[in-house]
Amino acid sequence: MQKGRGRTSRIRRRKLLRTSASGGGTGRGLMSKTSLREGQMIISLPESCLLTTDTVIQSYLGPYITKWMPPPSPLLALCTFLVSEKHAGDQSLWKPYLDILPKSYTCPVCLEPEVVDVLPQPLKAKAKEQRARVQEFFASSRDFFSFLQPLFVEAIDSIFSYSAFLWAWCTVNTRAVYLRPRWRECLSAEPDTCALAPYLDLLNHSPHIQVKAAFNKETGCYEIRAASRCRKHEQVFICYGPHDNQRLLLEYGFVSLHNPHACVYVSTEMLVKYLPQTDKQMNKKISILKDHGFIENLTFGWDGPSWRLLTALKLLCLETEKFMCWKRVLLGEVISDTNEKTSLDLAQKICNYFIEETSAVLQKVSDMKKEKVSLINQLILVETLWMEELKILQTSAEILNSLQTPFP
Ligand SMILES: C[S@@+](CC[C@H](N)C(=O)[O-])C[C@H]1O[C@@H](n2cnc3c(N)ncnc32)[C@H](O)[C@@H]1O
Repeated sequence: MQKGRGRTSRIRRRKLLRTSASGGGTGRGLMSKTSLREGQMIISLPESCLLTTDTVIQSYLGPYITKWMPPPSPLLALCTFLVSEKHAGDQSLWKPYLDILPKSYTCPVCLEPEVVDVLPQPLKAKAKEQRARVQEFFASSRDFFSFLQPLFVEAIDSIFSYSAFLWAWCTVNTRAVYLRPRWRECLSAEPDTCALAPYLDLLNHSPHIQVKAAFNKETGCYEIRAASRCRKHEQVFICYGPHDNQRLLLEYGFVSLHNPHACVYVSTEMLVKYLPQTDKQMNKKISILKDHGFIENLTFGWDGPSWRLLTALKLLCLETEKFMCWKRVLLGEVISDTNEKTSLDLAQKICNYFIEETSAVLQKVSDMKKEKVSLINQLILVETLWMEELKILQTSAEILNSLQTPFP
């Protein structure tokens, strides 16, 4: 899709993509009307069609933003513009775009607290953090909203309500594309990297796809090129990043089935849950793990326990007389058959514990679905996440079984 070269090329371009409502649970997406070659342009959106902080500063909000001290953040400028334009309804130049934006979102900040409570632990903590951050962001922006009152006939609180603000925040968070950082004197120093890209933001995520997406300074367009072939009448996907499912749910409000990056996180408490309390070197072992960055991002994945998880377990299982070998453990060396066997046994125990815990939560979610029908969509989302985690754990348990075979 090169830039305009007459009517024929414009018609051809118009034919390339079509909005489609997908049955695959991805919401609306874009379908290719022709087959796409590797490297072919999928979308090229001129800068003038992007909604950036420049759009906001050049609008009726500009003088208010320039006068407000301390300067509003780029994110506040974008959210304010979205709320204000949505309120303008038919009067808004952005109405065609605003009309196709989702009416509600499923990021954890929008989930009911009882649904957040049944999220996996690491995600639950991040979801609560996200909610607190957005609430604080809203509370600290209210004086700025009041300052905008002269622009509106209605009371400012009725326009810039928490629900309107939350909608705008989720719109930016789930749909913005990345632009290289720009600096504006009238905005705070936080990185100004978000742009809303109408229609381009209808592209759904697939972890299996690679695309080239970036702003092209030479053409002045935000461009997306296919990195692999796409057949005619298939949905065109892009990849939002190599994110695991907890991150996809946190940032975008969905879970990807068969996601190769999906994993189950193992906390420090779980690491030590089955270890003998009598090990006098335990505290020392844990500080070694902390000092060498082996206490976080320990996971089970589709390939079984990660190398980092197994290494951490090997160090924790190190026999007293072999303690001085700890550096070799972190380098991946085999210290003894006993150490190999006890660490695999421990991994299996942790995995089995997770399988039981996951099955119990799935039962609880299934009961909640019957009792709280109004929360059904939120609960299905959480259930999908747990079901994917269960599949990963079951696969890991099988892999661990086969790894344990050489050690009877
Ligand atoms: C940039 S928008 C894509 C267009 C969106 N489907 C729509 O109807 O407007 C990103 C949102 O699409 C949805 N989405 C994207 N990829 C998905 C996928 N693989 N599975 C489920 N939902 C997906 C999520 O709600 C996400 O927050």
